[in-house]
Amino acid sequence: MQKRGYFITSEGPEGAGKTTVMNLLGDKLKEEGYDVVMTREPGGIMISEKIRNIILDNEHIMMESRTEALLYAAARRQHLVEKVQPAIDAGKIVICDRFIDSSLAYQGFARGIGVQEILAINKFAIGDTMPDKTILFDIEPSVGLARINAHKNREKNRLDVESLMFHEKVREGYLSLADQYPERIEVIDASCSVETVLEEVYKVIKSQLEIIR
Ligand SMILES: Nc1ncnc2c1ncn2[C@@H]1O[C@H](COP(=O)(O)OP(=O)(O)O)[C@@H](O)[C@H]1O
Ligand SMILES: Cc1cn([C@H]2C[C@H](O)[C@@H](COP(=O)(O)OP(=O)(O)O)O2)c(=O)[nH]c1=O
Repeated sequence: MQKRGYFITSEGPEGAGKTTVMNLLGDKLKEEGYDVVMTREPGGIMISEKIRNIILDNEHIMMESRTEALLYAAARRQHLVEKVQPAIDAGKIVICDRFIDSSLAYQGFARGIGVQEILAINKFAIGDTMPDKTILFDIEPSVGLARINAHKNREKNRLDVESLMFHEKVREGYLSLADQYPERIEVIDASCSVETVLEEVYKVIKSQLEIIR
């Protein structure tokens, strides 16, 4: 039987560099011969991309917090069964931009719904499939938001435009999750250069892949 693959997630505030660095990591691992699937949440497949559009649409100012949490969980479920789980079962490395910790930090912590409540609906959505390793890109939210704002043509979504206080709560939520799950969540200082952050992330992931291979 083929070995189970490896499930990596990237987490952190907006503009932390998750997409930039994880794309580079994915390319590096592919060059080394690993079979890598890059994907993202909310989205990654058609149904979940449609749910993403509903959640992030700036016109939906009336969206209530629990509705938002349930939509993220629904998008997660479909993405997991259609794309993530089959790839893991086929022995691939899956790198997913955001996963359950985003819901715990944004909806559970920053929106104030409660981490346990969000954990419960997400357990219903994902069962036992937790990431093998999560890279937390830690950064002052003001620095991350400034990086995003520097790109005038990047459209801001319904979550980007939340207050700085909201984004600070998100960061606090993430750091408390890292304390709670020290084996799984690796905190990386994302304020350094792309090259330095990539080097750190590569070291962490490569050491894990060497253990399982
Ligand atoms: N380490 C870094 N230093 C400076 N700018 C960065 C760094 N990492 C990413 N950026 C830039 O910041 C912006 C947001 O990066 P991105 O990877 O999209 O972040 P995220 O996916 O975490 O929201 C992009 O314009 C990117 O080029
Ligand atoms: C997956 C997930 C994302 N989000 C938020 C985080 C982001 O603000 C937004 C996704 O937008 P996106 O543009 O993908 O953000 P980023 O580039 O920073 O990853 O959705 C949640 O609030 N809960 C979740 O469970």
